[in-house]
Amino acid sequence: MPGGSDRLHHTSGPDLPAGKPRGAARVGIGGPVGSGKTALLEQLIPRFIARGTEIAVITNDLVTAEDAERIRRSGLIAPERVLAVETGACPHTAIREDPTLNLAAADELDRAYPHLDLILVESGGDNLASSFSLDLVDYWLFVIDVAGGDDIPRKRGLGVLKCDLLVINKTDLASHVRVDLPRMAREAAEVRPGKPVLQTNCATGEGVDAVVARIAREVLFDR
Ligand SMILES: Nc1nc2c(ncn2[C@@H]2O[C@H](COP(=O)(O)OP(=O)(O)OP(=O)(O)O)[C@@H](O)[C@H]2O)c(=O)[nH]1
Repeated sequence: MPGGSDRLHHTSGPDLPAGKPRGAARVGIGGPVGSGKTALLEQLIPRFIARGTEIAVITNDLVTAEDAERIRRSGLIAPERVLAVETGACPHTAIREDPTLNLAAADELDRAYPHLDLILVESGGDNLASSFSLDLVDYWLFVIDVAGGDDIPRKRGLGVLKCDLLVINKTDLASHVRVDLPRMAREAAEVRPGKPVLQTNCATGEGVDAVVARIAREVLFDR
């Protein structure tokens, strides 16, 4: 699988149930500022809960817990299942070079919820070169949006090239910002041969079921 089942590692705390020694799968959601990472989370959470997936969330913000507070207030998930990591000036450091704080938060969730299936880790908004450490996540999504311009795939940022699943969000805005969406999707597929590209409108939830299906198949093995 693209994310690599060999990446499913994690803690083996004494309180984790038998048959599930390695804790929840960890999935990263990264992407540029404002591309819709939190909006995607808000669409993913109820879908995973509806399919019986035990989930928790970690958000990364610069100096506040704004995204965590937004998710907690949303009523979509029990607030205590949402942990915030404050990353300071460098959002990518906390998900790539030194993911210590995120690893500690994920381990804390694994210990608090021994039956957890999935931890979604939202990165702080960053640039096109941001990526996740595979010490932190098993699989990661990179969210770009049409309002950022249809040349984004052609810029070949590391996030676009290397992520397990590329999501092109805000498809509803394509005509408003004069973006040729089919061409953008085609160019995205060309720069990441063999790896998936999905389109979403996180304002309405259109396309999000396919993201859930992909994560369920590649990461949860449909559990
Ligand atoms: N029209 C439209 N608006 C969207 C869509 N997805 C998100 N938005 C809006 O885009 C803005 C940014 O969305 P967020 O979910 O906060 O983006 P983010 O990537 O989490 O932002 P940062 O955490 O600041 O990097 C918000 O005003 C959302 O309502 C979409 O698919 N269509």
